[in-house]
Amino acid sequence: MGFDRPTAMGAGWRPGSVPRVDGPPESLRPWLDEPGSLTRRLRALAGDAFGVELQHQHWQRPWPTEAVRLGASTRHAAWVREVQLCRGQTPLVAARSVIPASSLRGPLRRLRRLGRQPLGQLLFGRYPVTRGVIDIAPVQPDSSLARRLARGRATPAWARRSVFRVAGRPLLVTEVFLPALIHALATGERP
Ligand SMILES: C=C(O[C@@H]1C=C(C(=O)O)C=C[C@H]1O)C(=O)O
Repeated sequence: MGFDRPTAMGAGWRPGSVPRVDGPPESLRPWLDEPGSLTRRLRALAGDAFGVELQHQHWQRPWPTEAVRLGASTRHAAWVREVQLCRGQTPLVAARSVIPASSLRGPLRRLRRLGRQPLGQLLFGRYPVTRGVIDIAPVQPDSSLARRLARGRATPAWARRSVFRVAGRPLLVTEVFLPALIHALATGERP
């Protein structure tokens, strides 16, 4: 089963506190559980080689599980931003952020023009932001997430997602931790 089955939590999503029998690598766990900025962790690991590659940003209807998680409708398009967070030419994390049209106001009004600036700079900047439960799941090779973000690099990869609220306005951020990062951490690299 993939991420985008129309069920409340999707086949594989579980709150991060719920242990899985076939859980993620221990070295990845602190990254999956990171309550703060992932950009900051990646910058610490990659140094000056860190960069954001914008893959897509467009109006798109949310996937069913995204709409459920956001409390939004699949009938209304949301602003979708897909990026790769890289060390040099190597993608370490792929991210998909789904922002309902009604959230693109106030502090998030600049989000459509973010370009290669990391979203985290906006979310963990000067505005009050809250973050909901962080769901964690393995990336199923046949899922929309694997097709959109992991581009065949889905195995092995793990993902997390959570809803941020900036000035009360929600956006859903899903991050796929790609094999290059999993390998770097498994071989002892630390930020
Ligand atoms: C939410 C954050 O922003 C990161 C950067 C993103 C972007 O630039 O689109 C998306 C998800 C995150 O990996 C973060 O730094 O924690």
